[in-house]
Amino acid sequence: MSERKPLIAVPADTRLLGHHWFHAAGEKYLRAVAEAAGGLPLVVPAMAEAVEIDALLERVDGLLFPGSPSNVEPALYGGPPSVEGTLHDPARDALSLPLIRAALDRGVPLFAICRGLQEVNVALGGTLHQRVQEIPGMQDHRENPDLPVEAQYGIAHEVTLVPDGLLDALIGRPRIAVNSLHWQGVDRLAPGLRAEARADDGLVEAFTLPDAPGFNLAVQWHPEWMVHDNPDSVTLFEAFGEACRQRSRGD
Ligand SMILES: N[C@@H](CCC(=O)NCCCC(=O)O)C(=O)O
Repeated sequence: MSERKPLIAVPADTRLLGHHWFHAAGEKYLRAVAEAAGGLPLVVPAMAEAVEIDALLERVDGLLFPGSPSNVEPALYGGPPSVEGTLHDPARDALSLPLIRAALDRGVPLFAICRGLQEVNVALGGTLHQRVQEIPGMQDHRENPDLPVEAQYGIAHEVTLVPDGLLDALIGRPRIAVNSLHWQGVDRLAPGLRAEARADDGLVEAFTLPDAPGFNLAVQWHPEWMVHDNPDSVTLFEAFGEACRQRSRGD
């Protein structure tokens, strides 16, 4: 009998379409979960009042926190209010932050990407820069919205992996090239998190919570984009998928 695919939850963004709210997750994340991690993706609505976290974590084998154009609400990390016009998603914040804390506590495998990384840092007590590109000495980590989408998600800069960390063990090279599509970034890293990669301007580009009982990794770049074309991205999704399979088997 073939092995059951691990069930991997992907928390949704909320979007107002016409008069109604929709709960949606980007297809590139769901495809990477299905095709590179080997999981069965399950989009979870951003309805904190309806999603019972304990019941969800009993049923799923892993969680992928995806990127999003929206920003984490700064009040959640004691930051100044966002500039007018900033896109927020309070419903996603309300589900994701407690879900991240519970998943890490229980050892449910977790992979977080871009906004997902920012959520993990905030969920554990860290803070964010709201506009990295305006900080003297920092690079511009944003995409150019005037370029075709393939160029926006193309390689933008390199990051240096922290020796002897999880990423270093998975990738086995000191530097890798990544894409970059974000305004925000880690300011103060939350207690317990260990930086796993940094950009040349010092920005934390990946981290893990080493004392958590299960696989967990957060990256600021987008390994889900054309995942099969980048061996490093495949490596990350396969490692996450294997951790989810082990949980599904009860190893
Ligand atoms: N809004 C935050 C997070 C950036 C992010 O997650 N971008 C993803 C864009 C859409 C996608 O590819 O899913 C920031 O600007 O830092």
